[in-house]
Amino acid sequence: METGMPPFAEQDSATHSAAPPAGHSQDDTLLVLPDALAKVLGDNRALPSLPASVMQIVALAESPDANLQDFTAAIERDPALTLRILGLANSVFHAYDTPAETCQEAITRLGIDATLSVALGFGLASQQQFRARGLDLSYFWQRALISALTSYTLARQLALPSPGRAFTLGLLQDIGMLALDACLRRGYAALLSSVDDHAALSAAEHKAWGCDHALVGAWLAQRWGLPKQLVSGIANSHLPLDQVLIGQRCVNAAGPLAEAWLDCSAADNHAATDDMPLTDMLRELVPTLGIDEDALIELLCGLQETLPPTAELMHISCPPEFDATRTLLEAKQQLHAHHLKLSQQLLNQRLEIERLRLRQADLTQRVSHDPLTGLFNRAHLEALLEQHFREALDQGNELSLVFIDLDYFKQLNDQHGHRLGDEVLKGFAGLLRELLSHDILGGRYGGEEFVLFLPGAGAEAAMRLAETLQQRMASRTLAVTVDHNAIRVSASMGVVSLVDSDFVNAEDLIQAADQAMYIAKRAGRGRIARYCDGVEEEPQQDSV
Ligand SMILES: Nc1nc2c(ncn2[C@@H]2O[C@H](COP(=O)(O)OP(=O)(O)OP(=O)(O)O)[C@@H](O)[C@H]2O)c(=O)[nH]1
Repeated sequence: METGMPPFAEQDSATHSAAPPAGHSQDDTLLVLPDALAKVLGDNRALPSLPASVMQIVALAESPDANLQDFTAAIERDPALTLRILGLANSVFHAYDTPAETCQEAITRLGIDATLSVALGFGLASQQQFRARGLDLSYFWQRALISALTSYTLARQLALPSPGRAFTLGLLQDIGMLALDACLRRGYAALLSSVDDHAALSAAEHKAWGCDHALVGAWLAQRWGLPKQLVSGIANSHLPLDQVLIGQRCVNAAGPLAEAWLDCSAADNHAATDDMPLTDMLRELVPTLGIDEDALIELLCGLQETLPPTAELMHISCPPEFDATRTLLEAKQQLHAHHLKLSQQLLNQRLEIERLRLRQADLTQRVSHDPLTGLFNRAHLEALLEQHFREALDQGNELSLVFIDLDYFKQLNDQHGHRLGDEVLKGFAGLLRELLSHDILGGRYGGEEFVLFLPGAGAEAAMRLAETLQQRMASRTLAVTVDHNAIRVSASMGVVSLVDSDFVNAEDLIQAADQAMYIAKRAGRGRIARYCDGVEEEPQQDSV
């Protein structure tokens, strides 16, 4: 029966066979401590050690020649460990029909990797040899156990291949703290009392000795001869989640989760608090681990059941009970509230971006367009014309231009008012817009003056365009007076082509067209005149 709990239930023979051969040197991955620490830790006799029986099991786990009988013999030499292994194999986590009666049966059920986990955990946690200086050993092992269970459960949830190893790494990831505490004594005690949490501890260790307890733990694990995967797993156990692979991520997430769990337990038992350390952890883990919020909370709720029996098996005092289900539900509610806030912020940001986009579009429009008519303004027209002027010169293309000036506009304003004058300008702009295309560009030059230009086309095309415009003006009402009189206006136009003279720039071209336009004015208005080679042509007489 699957209980969801057992770090010891898998038959992870792959891990065993993948272990390096006995005596295999791990020199290629030899971990080196910073000088200051190496001097103090070196061969310090105070360093934590493993019981001989556990050392033998570790050695067997590293040996490709070891068989089940070898493991059984090694474990049976330690009656307390044998009892633990039998107890575990027959616990609620391994609901077989018949109980395991021999050590060999128990190991077969647990698997080698899980047996090693039990041996290491039991061997370390149950030892009384560690005389802590500044460490709260009870808290240390509680954290380690919760971390081991969480790491294991996460690995199971993600269907990773070695949840047993995740358990062992969760348990051993802070083993370096034991070494530092034993060897540095007061120095480490002072450092421990100066920090508030685990992350701050790692940072302080780095500052003081050039590395944190994760590296010290890995160094220690290497001295004990633990499998290479365990050594590197411990070394990497404090790296940020986004810097490690998913298997390691379960381990690295488990430590802070265990700390948050114990914080909640302490808060629940000592003082009411609104502080919810688990909420922050969940918020970080949900996207990083790829486990959805509900599954993660359910998984953590399961800890409530698995923690007490596992603590008993490992001889670790159980953390004070607290209403974890309620705490996790509150954390979930806080998380939802946080999501809502984030969604609102996101919405506000989108609205703000849209507002800025519209404002930007509006500013861009204002920079290049005339506000009354919506046509290109003078500055933009000049820039555009200059660009086409250069291109036409460079590529030997034609370019022609029509300068348009509405006739008697002052008179119109004086007679009907400035507002009607504006209406006429807008009406004329509408008429002009009908003529604009990819090949015909134009806009308002200023006041009652407008410009059209034709890239790639000569004076004949420009003349035809001016005539079309003139015809349409003759038949189009541009505005209506208050007493319903239709207003039509005429315009005087000057036409120029790039080939008409040696023009130096676009401004020259406009001036030439302007001059031609004045010829048309002087000839009686409502006419079109061409500028030709500096010689002003006689205006046509047939204009409207
Ligand atoms: N309503 C209105 N009038 C404008 C605007 N811009 C310029 N004007 C007027 O246009 C008139 C141009 O007058 P003039 O330069 O004397 O030219 P005109 O009266 O058209 O005479 P000719 O060009 O010689 O036919 C002025 O009275 C300006 O005030 C505008 O945006 N709206």
